[in-house]
Amino acid sequence: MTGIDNVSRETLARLERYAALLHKWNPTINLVSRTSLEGLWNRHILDSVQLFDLASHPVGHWLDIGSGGGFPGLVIALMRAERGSPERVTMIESDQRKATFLRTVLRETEQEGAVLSERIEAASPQRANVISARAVADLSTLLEYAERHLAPDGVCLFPKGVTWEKEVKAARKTWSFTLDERKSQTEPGAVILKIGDLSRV
Ligand SMILES: C[S@@+](CC[C@H](N)C(=O)[O-])C[C@H]1O[C@@H](n2cnc3c(N)ncnc32)[C@H](O)[C@@H]1O
Repeated sequence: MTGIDNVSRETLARLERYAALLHKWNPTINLVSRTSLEGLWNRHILDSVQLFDLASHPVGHWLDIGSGGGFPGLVIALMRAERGSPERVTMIESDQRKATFLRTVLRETEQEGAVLSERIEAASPQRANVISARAVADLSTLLEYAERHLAPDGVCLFPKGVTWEKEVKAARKTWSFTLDERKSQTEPGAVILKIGDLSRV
């Protein structure tokens, strides 16, 4: 049982292919921790699907920073064909081996997406309508990253754990933004921060 009931059979088949490749590659490049691999569908895949559902579709360009083994960027790219949105997905992942894994899954599932294997600080401006980043950095750092890559009306979707209020308070010292926090469906106490109208204080 995957616990995911709001996607088509085709999307589910792609996600299952992705899960199989993750199991195959994980012992070599450690894409996710061995313990969390046991809860792959709920802990990682469903967690990424809920981000997809929180965006206001149709989305033009979706940028995922620090995609690692593909959460949430690759899940977004695999859901794209079914929903017709986002128009395009870019994943930025500085680890070359992980970037190769992301490209391999896109190829094997015959899906489109760009994978940039460089640091976000070095990437050319992406003009993204949605920026996501999961388990990459604290909120203030993520906003620094986002500033250069967000389209004027763009929003950020950042999953955060129980310390999210502290991170928001710290970020408000430098940044002005609108905030809509949604309870995570997969982790008690965790939230997804939807951030818009980003500017410096
Ligand atoms: C803890 S992992 C999380 C991966 C994935 N987002 C997830 O939730 O499973 C953080 C990933 O971000 C990448 N990363 C960290 N800082 C980065 C940066 N400045 N630019 C690009 N990638 C970065 C790391 O290589 C690593 O794969």
